[in-house]
Amino acid sequence: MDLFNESSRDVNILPYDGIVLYHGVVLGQQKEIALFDTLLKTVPWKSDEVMLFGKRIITKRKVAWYGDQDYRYTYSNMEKRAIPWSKELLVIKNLVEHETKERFNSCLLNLYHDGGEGMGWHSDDEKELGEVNTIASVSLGAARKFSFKHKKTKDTTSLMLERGSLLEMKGSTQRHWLHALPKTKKILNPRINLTFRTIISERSRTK
Ligand SMILES: O=C(O)CCC(=O)C(=O)O
Ligand SMILES: [Fe+2]
Repeated sequence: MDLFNESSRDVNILPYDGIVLYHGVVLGQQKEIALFDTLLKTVPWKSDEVMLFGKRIITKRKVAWYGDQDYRYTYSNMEKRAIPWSKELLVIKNLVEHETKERFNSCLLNLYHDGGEGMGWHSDDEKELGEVNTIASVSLGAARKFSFKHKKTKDTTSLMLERGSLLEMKGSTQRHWLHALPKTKKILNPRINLTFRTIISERSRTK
């Protein structure tokens, strides 16, 4: 029995005020390569539109948003609509739900063409998600560094998101911590990230 691997698997990488579990690589190499190629070719990738200091910015990073229903979702002050799950996404969703023992009804996909594209500090605490939520993040393609920064203490912690890996952010993580995918000149290959989320329905929304 490999005690180190067993015990290091579900360790919370945040020191306080939230739970972030790195499940490591959950997709075999062949599967990961096949899924990356298929998603790159078949997802209707579109540039993201974000509001930054009151200005509308069109990103080089591409996005797509999938879900159970025709969900509307506000992200960075822009309304998005979900498209129905594809076969490949349902395969990944089932795996993620099995690993995390959670259920998800939507997924935001991000395509970073190289290390020159990233995502700035933010937390995923929009009212459609709730402040206390679980987000499961699957990484395909190039391995990239991922960082957390506490909103008050400014403590930071980082880890590498390997190809085929799964990261779970849960509890009060989004309330207390920001996260970011820093840009880097060292990475020349593309990466696809999938964040599985649970959108709270209009009726069960509390605020
Ligand atoms: O690309 C990543 O690893 C993270 C993406 C992210 O934080 C988001 O979509 O909210
Ligand atoms: Fe995020």
